[in-house]
Order: sequence, then structure tokens, then C-alpha cells
Amino acid sequence: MTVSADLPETSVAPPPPVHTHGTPLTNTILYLDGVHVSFDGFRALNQLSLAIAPGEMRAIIGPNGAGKTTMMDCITGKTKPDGGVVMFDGAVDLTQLDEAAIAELGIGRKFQKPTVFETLTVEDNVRLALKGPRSPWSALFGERNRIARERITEVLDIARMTEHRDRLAADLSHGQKQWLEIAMLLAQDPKLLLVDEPVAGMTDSETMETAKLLKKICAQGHAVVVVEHDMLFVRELDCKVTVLHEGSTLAEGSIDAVSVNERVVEVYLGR
Ligand SMILES: Nc1ncnc2c1ncn2[C@@H]1O[C@H](COP(=O)(O)OP(=O)(O)OP(=O)(O)O)[C@@H](O)[C@H]1O
Repeated sequence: MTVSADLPETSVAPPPPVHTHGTPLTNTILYLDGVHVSFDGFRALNQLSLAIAPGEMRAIIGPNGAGKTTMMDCITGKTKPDGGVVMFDGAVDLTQLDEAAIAELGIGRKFQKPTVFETLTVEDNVRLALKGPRSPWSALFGERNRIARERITEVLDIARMTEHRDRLAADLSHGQKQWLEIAMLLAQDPKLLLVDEPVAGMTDSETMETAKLLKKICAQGHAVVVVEHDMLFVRELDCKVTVLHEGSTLAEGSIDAVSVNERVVEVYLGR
């Protein structure tokens, strides 16, 4: 078939193509290209590009001020980039959506400090996080309750929190609170989970447990992006590592490869 360039006046113009600077957009759950963000003239992100595949685990490392938090903020809609592409699932332009709409798409974010409801039990914390209407007047309430209980059981099992189900969140250790919050995010069945410094303040054994938990979540098909400074933890994640520096990608590869990269040693690991 020959396509004529002389379209009739009544034809609907196709949507403008997303400019991806030549990088393939297919098979990505998250795709950033040429993203820049300035605060009062200071470039926090500088032509940042990043591609995460569905179900991939990725660790993001880099010195203080490298732009890690700003990058997460651009993905969740907290910060609007001054330019560049931020696409979810190959098709959704995140720069056009607000934070609530982005969360609805299936992007969960865990901040560094645990934010659980201290006065509720572990089970009730997860119940509150579940998706969907929970009106007690619904004819389907009994059925919905059963499904909710099953899902709570499932996520508490994954997070190894089953034995703490009836405890008040306030009585949990710091590590357990972090796992509870991860379980709460998991209850929402996110396609992409953004996790900010999850092992800060954890004991060594809690740190190793957290790596296992995130790997298990990833193995179940959720993509996980983890920002972390703890190199032992990053090594334990056993995934591709992206090193940010001055708002751009400095290096990308296995932990072994980036650890011997001269520039990475100079700006970050050698400090
Ligand atoms: N709202 C803001 N206003 C002005 N400058 C900001 C703002 N947010 C971030 N910055 C600056 O942008 C740069 C990147 O900050 P960002 O918090 O993204 O870095 P980071 O890699 O997360 O650092 P850290 O490891 O310390 O958390 C820093 O120099 C920071 O001071």
C-alpha cells in the first residue's frame, strides 16, 4: 500500500511522537530519556536516561546530591521535569499526570523512614493498604472480606511477617516496620516499586533479609528500583547497578564492573 503525504483536510492528525533520543522504548516498564530538572538554575538532573525492563531489579547508587531522590520524584510526579521523557509501561507519559494518578497506575514508593500506622495491628495496616472499594454496605462485602484476608495472608507470608500479624505496629523493630511497609505496598500489586534506602539503620541480618525479600518480590514479576548507599546490600541484590553523578548516568553494569570503574571510584566509592 502506498501512503500519500497529501492527507485530506478532514483526516485526524496522529499524536506527536514521543521523542526518545534514539533509544528503544519497547519492553520497558520505566523509561527516562534526556530528563532535566533545575532548582534555581542548579541542574539536579542533567540529561538523565534510564531504562528498566518489566520485572527487573535495579540498584541506583551515587554520592550525596547526585540526583537520586529528584529522579524518584520525577517518576512519582512530585517534581515535574523541565524537559525530557518519563514513560511508564512503554505508553504512559508520566510528566502529564499528577501524583495520585501515577500511584493508581501501579507505581509504589517507599521512603527511607517507615510510615506505618503505629496504633494498628500488622494485619490492619495491610488491610488499609489493599486496593479497591471497602464499603461495609456492599452486597459483596463478605466475599470481598475473604479475598482481602487471603491477600493479607499472602503478602505477610512473603514479607515473613505472619507471626507478627496481631501485633501492634508500634511494637515492631525498625526492620520489621520496614518489611511491614513493603508488605503494604505489595498488597497494592504494583508493577513498579521504588524503594529509597530501605536498609538504613538495619542490623546486618535484617539487611540480608531485606535483600531476600526484594528479590522474592522481583521474582514474582514486580519491577523494583532501589536507591541505596550500602554496598554489601547492593551486592546481595545481585542486579544491574546504575551510578548517578551530577544528575546523569556515570556508569551502568554489574556491581563488580562499576566497582572497578575509575570514574566511579573517583567520585563515589573511593571516598
Ligand atoms: N527542592 C529543591 N530545591 C533546591 N535544590 C534542590 C531541591 N531538591 C534537591 N535539590 C538539590 O539537587 C541536588 C540533587 O539532590 P537529590 O536529593 O536528588 O540528591 P540525592 O542523590 O538523592 O542525594 P542523597 O544521597 O543525599 O539523598 C542536590 O544538590 C540538592 O541540594
